[in-house]
Amino acid sequence: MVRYIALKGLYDLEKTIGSGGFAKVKLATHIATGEKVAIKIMDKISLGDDLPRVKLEVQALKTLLHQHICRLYQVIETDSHYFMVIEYCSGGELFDHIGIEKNRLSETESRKFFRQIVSAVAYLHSLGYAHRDLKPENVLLDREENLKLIDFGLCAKPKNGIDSHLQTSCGSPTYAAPELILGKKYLGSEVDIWSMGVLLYALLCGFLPFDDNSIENLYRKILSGKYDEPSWLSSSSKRLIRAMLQIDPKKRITIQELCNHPWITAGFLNPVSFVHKTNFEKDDDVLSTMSAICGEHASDIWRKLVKSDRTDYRTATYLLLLDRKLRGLSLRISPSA
Ligand SMILES: COc1cc(O)cc(Nc2ccc(C(=O)Nc3ccccc3)c(OCCC[NH3+])c2)c1
Repeated sequence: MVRYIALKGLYDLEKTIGSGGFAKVKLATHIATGEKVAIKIMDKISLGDDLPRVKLEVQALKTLLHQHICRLYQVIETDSHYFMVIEYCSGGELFDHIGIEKNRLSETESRKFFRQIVSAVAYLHSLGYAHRDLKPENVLLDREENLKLIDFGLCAKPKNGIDSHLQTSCGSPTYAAPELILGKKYLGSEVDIWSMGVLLYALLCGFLPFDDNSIENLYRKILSGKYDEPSWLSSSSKRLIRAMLQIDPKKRITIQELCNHPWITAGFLNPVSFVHKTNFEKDDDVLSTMSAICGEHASDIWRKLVKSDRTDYRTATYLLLLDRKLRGLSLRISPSA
C-alpha cells in the first residue's frame, strides 16, 4: 500500500471504497480517536485543469453544515496531492440498502428518505449553491440510516446567486435535465429538481424513468419527457413526479413548493424545513478531553478552533470526539495525538 507521508501519524489508510475520474476514496482511521473516516485522495497531475474545482468544493463544504450533507473534517494539501478527510457513511449507498429482492421502497419509506434529500437540497439552494450531480451513487447512509449527500465536486455557486444561469454541461446524462443535455443556459436549482425527480422515481419504482444503453436513445427519452407510470404508484406520487420531471424548467416545481407538497407532508406534521446544524457548538467535555492530552487549556483549544479555517487535524479531532459523545461513547484519545 502506497504510504502518504502527509497522513503519517494522523490517519491509517485502509481499503478503497470508491474511485472515480481523478480521485479515489479510501476508508481510514483517525488515529487520535480511533474513529473511521473516508479520505478522498486526488493527485494534482491527473486533476489537471479540474484543480480549481477542488478549492470550490472545499470552500462550499466549509460553509455547508447540515445533518444530511456529508461532513468535511480536514483538508491536507501537499505538492502532489489533495486529501479530503470526510465523514464515513457506514450505511453505504442508499440504493444498495433498497436491496435486490425488493428493489423498490414503500411510499412511506421513500418519503422518509426523500424528505431528507429535499431538506439538504433546500438548504444548499438557500445558500446559493446547486449540487448538479444528484444521483443514487451520491446518496449514502450513516450508521443510523440518516441520509448523507456526497460529492460536491460539481456544485456551483453562481456569482450572481442561485437564480443566475449556468452553462457548463456536467453530471451524468441519466439524471440530467433536458435543458442541460441540450447545452442551453440553465438554473442550477432547476436541474437539481429534475435530478431529484429521477431519484424519487427510482426509490418508488426500483428502476430509472429514462434509461438506454445508447446515449442517443437516452437523450431522446429524456427530451420526450415520457416515462412509465407503474401500477403501484399512487396518484399523489405520480402528480409529484410529473411536477418534477417537467421538460420546461419554468413549469417545474420549485424547491419551496416541493417542501410543502402534499406527498412530502403526508403523515408528517410539518413541511420539510431546512433548519441546519448551527455552527460549531462548544462542548466542554470534548475540549477537556483534548486538553488532557495535548496539555493546552480548553479555552485556548476552543479559541484556536474558532479562529482556524476549520479543516485542520484539531478540527477533525474535535468533530470526531463530538460525534462519539453524541453517540454516547467514551471520549478516548490516544496519547500519540
Ligand atoms: C462532502 O462529502 C463528500 C465529498 C466528496 O467530494 C466525496 C465524497 N465521497 C465519499 C465519502 C464517503 C464515502 C463512504 O463513506 N462510503 C462508503 C462507506 C461504507 C460503505 C460503502 C461506502 C464514499 O463512498 C464512495 C462510494 C459511494 N458511491 C464517498 C464525500
